[in-house]
Amino acid sequence: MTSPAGLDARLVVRRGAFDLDLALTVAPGEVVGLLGPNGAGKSTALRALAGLVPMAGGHLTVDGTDLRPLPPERRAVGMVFQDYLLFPHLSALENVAFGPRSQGEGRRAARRGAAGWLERVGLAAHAGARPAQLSGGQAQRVALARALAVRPRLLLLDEPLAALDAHTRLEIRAALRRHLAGFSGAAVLVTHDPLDAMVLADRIVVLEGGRLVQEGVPAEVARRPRTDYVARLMGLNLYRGRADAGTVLIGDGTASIDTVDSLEGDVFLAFAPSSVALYRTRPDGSPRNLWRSRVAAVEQQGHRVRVQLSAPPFAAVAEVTPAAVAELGLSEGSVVWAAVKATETHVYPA
Ligand SMILES: Nc1ncnc2c1ncn2[C@@H]1O[C@H](COP(=O)(O)OP(=O)(O)OP(=O)(O)O)[C@@H](O)[C@H]1O
Repeated sequence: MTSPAGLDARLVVRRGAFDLDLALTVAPGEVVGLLGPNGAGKSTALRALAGLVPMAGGHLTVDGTDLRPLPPERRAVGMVFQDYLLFPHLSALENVAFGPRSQGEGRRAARRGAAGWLERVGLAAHAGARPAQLSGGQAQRVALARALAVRPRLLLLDEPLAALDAHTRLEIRAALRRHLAGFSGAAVLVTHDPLDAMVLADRIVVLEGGRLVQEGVPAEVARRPRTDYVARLMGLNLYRGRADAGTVLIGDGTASIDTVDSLEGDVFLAFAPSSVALYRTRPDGSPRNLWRSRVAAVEQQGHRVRVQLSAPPFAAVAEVTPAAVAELGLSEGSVVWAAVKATETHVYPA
């Protein structure tokens, strides 16, 4: 059987008590965003692809070449890793020329190529600078140029934007998007940030406890999360239940939520925190989904406030304005009425 173009892997890795078993294929030109909570095994997966941790089993080919027998430096893999950034004693140009040089390219050709890459990432003027003389965003762009300079068939990015401040992050995210669009190999991007994944990835793979729990195009994963982690990440309330004639029974079946959907059987039901309305007293002309709950926590997030509502009947998160929090006098322990319109719920098969 011939291996497909791009990355074709099943990564089986043991690290102490942790075990990773992840089947991962990435087509040429495709960017896969690898998401997951802390300790899910994202870095372990990237390190196995790079040859930095040994595989206990599985397979790993890129464009049909088996990478497993090759040491890291002989793999056609470009890496942008947080703990594997730039050589501090080399200039930006020398950093970028390093990979091609170690692949056997002549000194002059490697430097010429490196200058071209620095130009492409907008840093031609900083070719002679040492990493310590560069800003975080500039260093990140040099790291990207260095990774691309080896003309990799597989590009690995581990939280490439995490260390940057909000403004630089925006700028580098846009630059990274352009470079990824022009990259013809397979790319795997590890991130904690759903926005990075939405903007940069063609497909999202969610890892939890060393196993794939969900994959799909970003919009689909965001709209139809299948685990609590994904739902929280995407900022949605998520329940599993049984649908029957437009009503979904959730939890042990004592609570129910009305929907406008006609699915029957086991389903997921999701709604956005911003679609939960809160009232101090029972509202008149009540919408169909109305329940009495207690505030478990109130947390400010930017210009919005997330209000955690405790079970029973079910836990939920509402997102309201600071003005609404003041007006309703919300604090931990407050009793509130919460409402969600049936039309604001999304139901999909479990
Ligand atoms: N060198 C190591 N030796 C033994 N176990 C390790 C080692 N490095 C990581 N682990 C374990 O492997 C598991 C996965 O860690 P990994 O760093 O791959 O997760 P992650 O998804 O990248 O997490 P984070 O988002 O926190 O970086 C964790 O349980 C961790 O404790």
